[in-house]
Amino acid sequence: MKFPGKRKSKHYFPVNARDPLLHAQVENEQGSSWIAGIDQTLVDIEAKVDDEFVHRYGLSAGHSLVIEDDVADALYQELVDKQLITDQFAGGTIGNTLHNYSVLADDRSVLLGVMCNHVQIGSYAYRYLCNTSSRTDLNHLQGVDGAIGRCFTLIGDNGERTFAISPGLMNQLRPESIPEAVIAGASALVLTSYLIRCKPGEPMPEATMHAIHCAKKHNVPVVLTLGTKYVIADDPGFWRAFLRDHVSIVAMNEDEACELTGESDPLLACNMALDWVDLVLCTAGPNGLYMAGFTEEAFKRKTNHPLLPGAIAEFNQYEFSRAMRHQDCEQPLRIFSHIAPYMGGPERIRNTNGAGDGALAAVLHDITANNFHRSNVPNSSKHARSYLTYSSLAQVCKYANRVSYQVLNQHAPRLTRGLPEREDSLEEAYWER
Ligand SMILES: Nc1ncnc2c1ncn2[C@@H]1O[C@H](COP(=O)(O)OP(=O)(O)OP(=O)(O)O)[C@@H](O)[C@H]1O
Ligand SMILES: O=c1[nH]cnc2c1ncn2[C@@H]1O[C@H](CO)[C@@H](O)[C@H]1O
Repeated sequence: MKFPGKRKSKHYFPVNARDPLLHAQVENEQGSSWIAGIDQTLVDIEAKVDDEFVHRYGLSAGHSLVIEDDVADALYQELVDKQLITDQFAGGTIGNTLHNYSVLADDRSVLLGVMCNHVQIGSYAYRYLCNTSSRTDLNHLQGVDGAIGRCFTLIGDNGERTFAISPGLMNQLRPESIPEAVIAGASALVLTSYLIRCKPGEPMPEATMHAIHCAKKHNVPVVLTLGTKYVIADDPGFWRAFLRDHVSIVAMNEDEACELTGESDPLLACNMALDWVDLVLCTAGPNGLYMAGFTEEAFKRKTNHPLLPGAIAEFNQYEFSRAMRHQDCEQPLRIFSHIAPYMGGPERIRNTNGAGDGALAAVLHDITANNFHRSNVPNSSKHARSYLTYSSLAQVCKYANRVSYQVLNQHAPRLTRGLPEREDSLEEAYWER
């Protein structure tokens, strides 16, 4: 495990207390921390198109819609004929998140989903496997006799992206292919609202619910990322109840947050989401990102950043506190934080595909680092209470924001490498430039 954020290694492990038992434990604990996730295995086929193209295929801008095979074939053929395809890479919102987590943490994530039993060199399944971090454990994928999904990622003139999903067999994941032990030992189970969007009879929703059942049984936080605003707009009431009943951490952008809560102000939307979940990540494009969570009233920590105005006055007052699950607080206090885009954002943004997934990967890294540290240094004062994050809310925001920048800067949702080494101290990059 590589640690997140600004701290040097001495902050993670005591450097003076040379307890041999402790050191033995550190070595044995290799591979003891991971995150698990379920995704619809699919490859992104990215192309630049105009609005007319989007309409002609019955798509709607900004949406992620499932299309029939004949439509997919015609669409693909037109992209090929007109040489509109700019990139093809492994995708899927959870696949991206797990890959990015593994790259950042240099540690294990476990992907659950389907994969072709017979993979031909050069096929989409082959590309998927080749473009996934070697730290992402693919040993628990369920074999299928047929194709994985394709996600036509159509980038319009204004940079807006529209997804057309040709599902193949991506929704054929069965409940019995969910290994309970993998979820029981995970620091988090990561899911997307897309998993519930299936044709009647497809087993994916049932597999997802089974995984949630396992996570709850073992007190593993369930993380849900909200797909697109249209998925939520279809039935906001369903998603609110889903969050309340099953989810501990929600990740969304401000549009999804608005559909979910009816609040267009991300801060108020975050605050409402805290009625249902323990921790909220809300990205807001050029306005940066917000996080909201709970901490123990008696152990709140005041920020030394300027206090921010907003719909909740001085909302960032306690952003130096570490987040806790609501159930673990005796007297829960709501805490909020906001950060503007790192360095004002990259000079040129081709599209923002995957920037939010990147931010979530950073949050997961911080949470898993906390578990890793707890299992290695259980007596540390850092674990006097059951914290969810290793770092303060403000620090997690900083890290998430930095990772989004990296994704935007490389114009692809999957990180090709971790953050630059000289930024191991994230602080330096912030203050010295
Ligand atoms: N135009 C921009 N300028 C500067 N930073 C940006 C811009 N757009 C996005 N970002 C950065 O990327 C982060 C995530 O962006 P955004 O809210 O667009 O994610 P998203 O819509 O969830 O993306 P996806 O669903 O594709 O993963 C923001 O919090 C911000 O840090
Ligand atoms: O229906 C879907 N299921 C799973 N992932 C999807 C779906 N639609 C789009 N994406 C994925 O979202 C990522 C950007 O956040 C893209 O890489 C795309 O593959």
